[in-house]
Amino acid sequence: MPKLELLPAVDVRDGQAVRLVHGESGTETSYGSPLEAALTWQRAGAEWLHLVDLDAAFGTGDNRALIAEVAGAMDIKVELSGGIRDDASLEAALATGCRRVNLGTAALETPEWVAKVIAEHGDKIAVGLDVRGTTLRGRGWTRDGGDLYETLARLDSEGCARYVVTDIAKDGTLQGPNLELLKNVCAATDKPVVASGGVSSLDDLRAIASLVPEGVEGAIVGKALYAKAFTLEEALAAVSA
Ligand SMILES: O=C(O)c1ccccc1N[C@@H]1O[C@H](COP(=O)(O)O)[C@@H](O)[C@H]1O
Repeated sequence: MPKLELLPAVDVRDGQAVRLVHGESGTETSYGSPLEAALTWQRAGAEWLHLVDLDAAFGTGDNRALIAEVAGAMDIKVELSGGIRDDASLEAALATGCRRVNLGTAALETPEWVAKVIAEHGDKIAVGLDVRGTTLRGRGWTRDGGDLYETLARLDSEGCARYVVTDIAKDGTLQGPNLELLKNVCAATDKPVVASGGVSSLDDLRAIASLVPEGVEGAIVGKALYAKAFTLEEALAAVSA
């Protein structure tokens, strides 16, 4: 059975690595240099980095130069998110050398453009399905953007390669992942799913890993690593056992 991929997260706000609670602006805890954080995860054995420009996602500016510096310094694969909503931002994101990008708001607000870039870039494009209940949220998770399963069916029909599923109610809370949501999304699509939100323990990671046969490919880990609930080395060992 393939092992669960782990994607340690570096979310950047105002030049700092931060974690938010429920993705709400103003709840930031700062963890210093994004480059140092990313290098720490790389040294610990990560194969992927989940790198987010939160200012671009919230519409409060961007950290584009810093994000490019961090992505360029990585020897590992980078998944880049936040504010990728048009040709210029997509071009800038892909120019960092990242392995793939996540589109959030664009998938809700400019579906024709997203269908076009899926057709052009294939599995370099993933869609972030950020949900409260089964309602998608965009623009820094501040606006409703339609029904999860209707959007998923549309994106599947357009050939979207992969989904990053975040339960906003869990994100940054250390309350455990929403396994029901992950199972339901896996049942609704044949495409791989990356789980995001709520991981608090090695047991949570093992529970997500038990869903690999159903279609879960990876898990994003943020707060638990920064809060030192476990080390990345322990996490990688837990999901490869
Ligand atoms: O990761 C977060 O904590 C987060 C919080 C609030 C908004 C977005 C967040 N992250 C990721 O950003 C992209 C969405 O950006 P956009 O809508 O395409 O500009 C998505 O991957 C979110 O998971």
